[in-house]
Amino acid sequence: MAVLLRNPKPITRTTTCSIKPLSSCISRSFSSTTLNSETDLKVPSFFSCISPPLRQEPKDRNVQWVFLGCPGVGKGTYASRLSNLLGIPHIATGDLVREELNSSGTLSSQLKEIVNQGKLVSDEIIISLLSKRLEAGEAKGESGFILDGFPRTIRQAEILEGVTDIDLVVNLKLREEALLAKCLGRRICSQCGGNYNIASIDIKGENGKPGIYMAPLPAPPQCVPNLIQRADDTKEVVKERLRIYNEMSRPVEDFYRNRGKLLEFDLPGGIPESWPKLLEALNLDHEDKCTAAA
Ligand SMILES: Nc1ncnc2c1ncn2[C@@H]1O[C@H](COP(=O)(O)OP(=O)(O)O)[C@@H](O)[C@H]1O
Repeated sequence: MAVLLRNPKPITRTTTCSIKPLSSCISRSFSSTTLNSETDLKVPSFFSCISPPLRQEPKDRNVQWVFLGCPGVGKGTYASRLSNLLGIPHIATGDLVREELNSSGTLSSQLKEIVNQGKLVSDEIIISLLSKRLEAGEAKGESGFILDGFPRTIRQAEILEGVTDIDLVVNLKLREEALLAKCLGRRICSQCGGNYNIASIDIKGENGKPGIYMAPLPAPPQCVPNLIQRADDTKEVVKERLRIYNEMSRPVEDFYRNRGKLLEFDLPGGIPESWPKLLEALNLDHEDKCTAAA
């Protein structure tokens, strides 16, 4: 499987280069005076200014991309496909939150309550979880990432912008009617973590808007007995997550639009139609473009 990056700017790197201690940069940029006393989290207090050498030049590191989009739009699906294609980690803050929530850590019950109400976890907690993940990646030699679900507030975006020069922000878009159905149809294999969807979406075009068809994404037979639904994928909670996205995360789109980093991508349908078009929009040439979409 070969991937060719055609566009020299902003998508230029495929090789792993030297390590940038981004995790510590993020923690450093986080003033201890902002700590939420309700949490028992200790965000590192070494928040001196980020020293310029830590801002590695894009040419010396792997790509650093962000995926934005409403719940259910498919950020995880496409970010994870690109991560496999480009050989860079896909870091989903939702996954980090769920890992913590399922652990026996002190934050677990607090996180469960917040997530199951469809609310956002505090910036402090998210930054701390993300910093830990980046730190672990740096120790393994990672220098790039595709972030999914972060940043979700202007403050998170400012912190990230303060410590690294994000190359590209992909804003995935899908008609609102499809989002709820996609969340409600989502199924996860509790054994392998695979994501599937039982929803069959067929929305007719109207008022100049094109129709959209998205076939179900069935689980393979070995996963069927292990399929589970996320506790926050209920109708009520998804509606709240969509409301919060519009209130808190929509402004993040403008934040990146104003900086010329936003690539808007309207999903034309399911994975078979969308994946090759996304690769095209990203100026990525992939010889298995068609088969990869299956
Ligand atoms: N960057 C973030 N800031 C605050 N909370 C977050 C963030 N990322 C994830 N979460 C929490 O984890 C939950 C699940 O996130 P995610 O899997 O990305 O869901 P979604 O399908 O809504 O995009 C969110 O509803 C929120 O409670």
